[in-house]
Amino acid sequence: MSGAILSTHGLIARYGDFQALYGIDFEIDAGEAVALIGANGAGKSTFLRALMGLLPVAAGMVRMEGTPIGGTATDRMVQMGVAIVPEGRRLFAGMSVEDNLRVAMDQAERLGRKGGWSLQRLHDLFPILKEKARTPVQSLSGGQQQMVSIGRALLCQPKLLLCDEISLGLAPKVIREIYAALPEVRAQGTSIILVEQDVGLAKQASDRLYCLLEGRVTLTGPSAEVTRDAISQAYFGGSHAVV
Ligand SMILES: Nc1ncnc2c1ncn2[C@@H]1O[C@H](COP(=O)(O)OP(=O)(O)OP(=O)(O)O)[C@@H](O)[C@H]1O
Repeated sequence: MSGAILSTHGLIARYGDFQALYGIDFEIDAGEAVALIGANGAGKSTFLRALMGLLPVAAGMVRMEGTPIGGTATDRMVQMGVAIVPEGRRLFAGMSVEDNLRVAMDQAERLGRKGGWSLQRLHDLFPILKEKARTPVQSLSGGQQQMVSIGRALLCQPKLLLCDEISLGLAPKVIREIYAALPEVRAQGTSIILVEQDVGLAKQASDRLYCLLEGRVTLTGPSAEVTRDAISQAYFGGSHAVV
């Protein structure tokens, strides 16, 4: 019996006739950070969408603490403790930072989710969110918007946080600031699945990684142990270098 907080078993996902995932076996334990790497179009976002109930998936293909939950509606996934920081952030434009965060707090309350994250706690993690509390989110920098997006997910009090390319398009200094917050999230006992294009960052921030290529897992192992060569092979299915 696996002690995984979440696992997938031969997970298949399709967009109409197009098959994007071909039987993904995956697991993540409580408090673990697992990175998902792979080239554009490998299926990383699709994998997160399938977990989040945004694509039709057979129940037994996804298990949460052993219970089949594949295809469960997104709201119910949030209720069970899974939250996503989506690619492109998808904040509520026209609303302030604090109002964006309050939407998540209201959602958590409505769904009966309790946990250690509060506005105060979030302000300790990302002080700029306090300074900019009244600012409309569209006036923030990309990095600040990403902090709001992460904050919104954390205020859903997740046991498992799904992060879809949270470094995309951000300056190195801002990326460091955002990634520096992840150990604090894990210290709460929250597991993290990290979809990340930057292989170095993915390795640093995770305990284990999976590499996807054209909808299949081509490599998995402890992040500190997988070599650049192995990643290169898995990433491209050939002998390209990863820089
Ligand atoms: N809504 C959609 N309809 C049809 N095909 C899609 C859709 N979204 C993604 N795909 C296809 O599914 C495959 C996997 O895409 P996905 O977005 O999961 O890849 P990814 O690894 O997250 O890459 P990226 O870094 O570009 O987001 C690709 O071939 C993509 O073209």
